[in-house]
Formats: sequence, structure tokens, C-alpha cells
Amino acid sequence: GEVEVLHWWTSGGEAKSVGELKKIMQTKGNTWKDFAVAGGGGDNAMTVLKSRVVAGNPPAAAQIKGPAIQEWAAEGVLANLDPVAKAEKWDSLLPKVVADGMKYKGNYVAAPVNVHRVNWMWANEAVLKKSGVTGVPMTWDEFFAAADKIKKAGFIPVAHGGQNWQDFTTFESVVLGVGGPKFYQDALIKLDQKALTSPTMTKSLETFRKVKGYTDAASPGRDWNLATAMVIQEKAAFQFMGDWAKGEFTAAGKVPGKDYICAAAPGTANAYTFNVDSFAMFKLKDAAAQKAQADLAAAIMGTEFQEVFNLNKGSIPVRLNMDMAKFDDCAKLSSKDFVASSKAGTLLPSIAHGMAVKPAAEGAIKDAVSQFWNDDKISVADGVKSIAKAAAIQ
Ligand SMILES: OC[C@H]1O[C@H](O)[C@H](O)[C@@H](O)[C@@H]1O
Repeated sequence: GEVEVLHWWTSGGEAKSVGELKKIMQTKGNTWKDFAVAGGGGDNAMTVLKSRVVAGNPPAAAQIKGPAIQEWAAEGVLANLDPVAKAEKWDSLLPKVVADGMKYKGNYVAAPVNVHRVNWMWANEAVLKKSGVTGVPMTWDEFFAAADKIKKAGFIPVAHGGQNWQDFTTFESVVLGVGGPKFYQDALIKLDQKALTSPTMTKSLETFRKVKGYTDAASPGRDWNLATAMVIQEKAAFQFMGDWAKGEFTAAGKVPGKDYICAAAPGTANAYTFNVDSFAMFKLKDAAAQKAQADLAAAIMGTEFQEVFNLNKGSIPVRLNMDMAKFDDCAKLSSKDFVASSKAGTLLPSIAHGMAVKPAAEGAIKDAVSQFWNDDKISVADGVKSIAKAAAIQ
């Protein structure tokens, strides 16, 4: 049957990755109807999805993540995937935190694709060398010392794309690095006003603003993958971004440890902010279309797709006990740290990528953070207040 899939994977590495899913579906005799909505981070895609569902014309499948899955399921528009999930034994193949996130009232309504780590810092080896920077900065103080050397050597220290979700991605890594996992939980998961208005949040915003001072004047509006390209092309030293950025390095034939470095954002090595991509299926009447949806769900959790997709996408398989032999050192580190942080209680849902709070709160906080990033006239004290106010929105 035909399966129409709405997603926002349009960058080099993203498009190559989703292309692998198309291939697998076609070998199963299904027709893949692509509905790609450009715009990193997915806000545009979610807006288009809403209008299609309201118009009574939902796609067969859509890239929907985190608490938004339960919000859509509560609308009664998502199909129950339990028959596939049971037949394919998903409960025994998934980390519990992921399995729970794919369910509504105990039933699977979404199929998980991968685990992206968000608290990464990407670095160009040659730029660091040419700038006299030895070693990877592990603390924010070390980072700023390195950034000064890089600036003096004539390179752009931080490649950044000035879009609210990218500002927010850097913000969450700064908060985690400055405040630690417990503070991240209190401030950005529980949205605790005491934490949000604490001296630690003030320190986080001061650090966040200082990071901006090392970006270039052309960063406003820049797409994330173009910022990654600046690091790939030795124009810039660092980028703070989830490991979908690694998909761009891979697509450019770059090798970790040789051409570039993947390291935890300063101060965050003992923690892991996760972002799980997933596809939810919309209720359809047509039996052939329902069969194609079931094939898609089974393919997504299958070992073939879990390997080939994640090798290209930069994420790691969400399916447990996968053979990681073909994966590079960054993926192996991500996989090791995922397990270690899960045991240590420092495995944290990414707020910037829709994993931690409801979409309405996420959107409001994201805008307050981005306004602070873009307007240097907003004082740190006012920044703290506006973010705390936005977090109070339910
Ligand atoms: O578009 C940039 C990124 O946005 C989101 O975080 C998605 O989860 C990820 O898969 C994608 O690569």
C-alpha cells in the first residue's frame, strides 16, 4: 500500500538517512509518499501537520516527538500500534524511558527511530591546532580561554545559527554545564520557579550571553547545517548542537578523531540530554494503508533500519543490544554514556527538542530565551524574570 510520511529531514545527512527508510519500505512492496517540510527543529512541520489534521487530511505517518505524542493521542486521531509492538516485542527491545514515551494509556501510538544526544560540542581539529589550543575545553572557563585564542588566530570561535530552537539548544547545554543535572531537572523539567529565579540561573544566563560574544555577525537566521558546514570547512572552531550535526560530518566524508572532535558541552560530560525521533500513525480507514502503516512501524524498529539509518543520521539505535561494530567512536561514546547516565540518574529529556515539557511551555520558554539571546539590551535579571514567567505558562 501507499504510506505518506510527514517529516522535516531535509539537510544533507537527514535526507540521506530518511532515504534509507524509503528504500526499506519499497523493498517491502510499499509506496513511500514523501511530505517533507523544511525547517530544522520541526516547528514548521508541526504547524503544517496541525492544519492538515484540522482539514481532515492527515498523513499516514508523521514525525512527532515527546509529550506532543500524548497530546495528539488525547485528540483520538492516532492509531493503536500494539499489534505490531507485541508481535515485534518492543517492550523488551526498548529502554523503559523510551517505551513509556511512545505510549498513551498503555498502548503504543508511536514508533521510536533513534536516540540523539543533544549536549555535544563539535570541534575542528585543524582550527584548534592553528589557534594553539591543546586539548578539548571541559569547563566553561577553559572554553572561553580557548575561544579567545581562536578569535586571535582569526577564526570564528562558535558557529551558530540564529533561530530560536538553536538558541534554545545552546541554552540547555549551558544550564546543564553551569548548574549540573539536578539543577537542569529542577529548572528545565519541573520548571520550578525557585530554581528558575536562582543565582545559578543568573550565572547560566551570564555564561549564555558570553557564548554569544564568540559567534559571528552573520549568524542570525542561519540554518543549523550551514553552521556545521563552517566547522567542517575550517571557518569556525566549535558548534553546540545535537548529533544530527554528525550526520553532516559523515555526509562530508569527515572522520571523528581525525578531522573533527565530538565532546560533551563544557561541564556536561557526566550527563546526557536525549532527543528521540518517532513516528506516530494517524487513524485511516483503508485496509491497505493500515497494512502499510504496520509495515512502516515494524521496519522502523527492525535491526536493518536501526543500523543503516543511525549510521547516516548521527544518532544511535534506540533498539537495545544492537551490534555497534559499524558505528564510529562518537556513537560508541554516546551509547556508553546513555547506559551510564541512565544508571546514574543523569539521563535527561532535552527541553529544546520537545522531550521534557508540554509544547506550549516549551514554545514560550524558547521564545523568551531567544529574545534574551538576540537583544543585548535585555539585562540578565530581566532575562531570568521573562524565562521564569514563560515557564509558568501551562
Ligand atoms: O532538524 C534538526 C533536528 O531537529 C530535531 O531535533 C530532530 O529530532 C532531529 O532529528 C533533526 O535532525
